[in-house]
Amino acid sequence: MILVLNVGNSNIALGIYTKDKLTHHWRMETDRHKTEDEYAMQIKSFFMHTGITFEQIKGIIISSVVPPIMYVLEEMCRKYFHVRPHVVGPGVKTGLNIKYDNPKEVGADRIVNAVAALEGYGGQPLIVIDFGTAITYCYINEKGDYMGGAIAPGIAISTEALFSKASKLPRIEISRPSNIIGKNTISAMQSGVIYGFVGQVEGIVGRMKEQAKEEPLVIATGSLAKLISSETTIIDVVDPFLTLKGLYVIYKRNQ
Ligand SMILES: Nc1ncnc2c1ncn2[C@@H]1O[C@H](COP(=O)(O)OP(=O)(O)O)[C@@H](O)[C@H]1O
Ligand SMILES: CC(C)(COP(=O)(O)O)[C@@H](O)C(=O)NCCC(=O)O
Ligand SMILES: [K+]
Repeated sequence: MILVLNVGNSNIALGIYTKDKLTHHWRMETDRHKTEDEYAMQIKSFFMHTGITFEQIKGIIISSVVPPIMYVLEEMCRKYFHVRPHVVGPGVKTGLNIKYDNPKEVGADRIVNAVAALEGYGGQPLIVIDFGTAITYCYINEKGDYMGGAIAPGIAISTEALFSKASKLPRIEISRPSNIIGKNTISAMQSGVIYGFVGQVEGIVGRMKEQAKEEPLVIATGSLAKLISSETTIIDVVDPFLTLKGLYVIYKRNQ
């Protein structure tokens, strides 16, 4: 069994691959103050729930956009799994040709998503959208080059900013309102948030298509991908496990 972990700014997604199949997956909060022991016990409780033991894990791969917690996670791998993890970054083969001014600057999650998208949907231009703490858009051309993209504030942090900066606005559930023309504060905010981000996706993807003069396949991932894609036809595929899939592809390339 191979353990794959993607450390996002809000959550850590983890999964187990058994014989090339994602057999288990969980999410836990990214806590910059947790110790290696605390992370190990959290993972142990997920494992116990499904009857898996640490000894069954033969390899680990991690991608992270939160450098301060990497020491703790690597320490956890050594102490509890007796495994030296692969960490997506310099020295790890991804097979991706990155056309960024400084390739080292691209977030590891974006690289992993691009690898998974190429593996699953390659041979055509692709746009990958990840709805996480931030919303990332990545353009991959037909040859499989990573061309760059866009980074926007995420849905949850934007909504949180609205609530915290406007005295009369409440904290709301991020869900689709019954009407675009809201008749009360909550549905008006939901309308602004949901259709605002739907408009962003259509605007950014539309402009990328225009500039590239191509019709790429648009793949979305991240916790709020389904909600946004249900409101627009511009997203072709929702793949909730894109990042975990990409991690496993990279793990295999580094065997
Ligand atoms: N179903 C949901 N409804 C509302 N907010 C959500 C939902 N799922 C996740 N979030 C929030 O969306 C944000 C991004 O989460 P996540 O996709 O895990 O991002 P990251 O990969 O950056 O850690 C977080 O603030 C999280 O609390
Ligand atoms: C853009 C991000 C903050 C997204 O992170 P996430 O929403 O998954 O927590 C992350 O990919 C990152 O820190 N990237 C580095 C800058 C770049 O990709 O250009
Ligand atoms: K992410």
